[in-house]
Amino acid sequence: MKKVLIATKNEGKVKEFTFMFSEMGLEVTSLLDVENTPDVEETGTTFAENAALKAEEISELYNIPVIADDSGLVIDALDGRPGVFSARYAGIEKDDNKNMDKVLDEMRSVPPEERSARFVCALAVARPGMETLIVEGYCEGEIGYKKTGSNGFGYDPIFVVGHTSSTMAELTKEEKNKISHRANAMAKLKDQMHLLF
Ligand SMILES: O=c1nc[nH]c2c1ncn2[C@H]1C[C@H](O)[C@@H](COP(=O)(O)OP(=O)(O)OP(=O)(O)O)O1
Ligand SMILES: [Mg+2]
Repeated sequence: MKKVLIATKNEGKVKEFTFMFSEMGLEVTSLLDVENTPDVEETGTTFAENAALKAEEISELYNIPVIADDSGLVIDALDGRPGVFSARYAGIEKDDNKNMDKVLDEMRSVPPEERSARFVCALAVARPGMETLIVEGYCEGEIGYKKTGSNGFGYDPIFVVGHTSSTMAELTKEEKNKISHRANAMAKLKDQMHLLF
């Protein structure tokens, strides 16, 4: 089976990519399978910039085509925070529970009609000596008042999916991978997979 390297150390992302790529007959490997890979510094101010940084640095290091994912939660009432700081919102230890508690705390007095938010996913395809391709996908919703559900990862338990009363963490992986920001970004890459081989 053909293999795709995803330049991520996030287990939740790896599970979702493994599921989505398997439907295309492709196998996924990630930086979790490779020892001693450096942590790429996410110094960009946009998801697209950070995705490109991660993809290009790892593609140059191994001299092969690579996909990277930079994603996060954008909350209107918080002027777009946590945004590109989603992973490290409550500290460098990247603790999902602490990150969610911080958001819930900041959103405590925000009324229901002002709790709109979206997940954003930028995917970058970097190839040695070639220009990087970047696509973006979105998923609209609202911030809940407590953590509900145990599927998925990251901020899923506090993200109520648009036009439903379920959090992302209450969806099955099949359901999430139909509507998520990551699935929407992947759909835009679907006709470009040949670039990886
Ligand atoms: O589907 C999702 N459901 C819930 N939360 C999500 C999702 N997708 C991203 N997120 C959150 C997790 C993390 O707080 C941040 C990603 O940060 P981001 O830097 O892209 O990933 P990361 O540091 O965990 O791994 P890596 O950079 O190695 O890919 O957004
Ligand atoms: Mg990261």
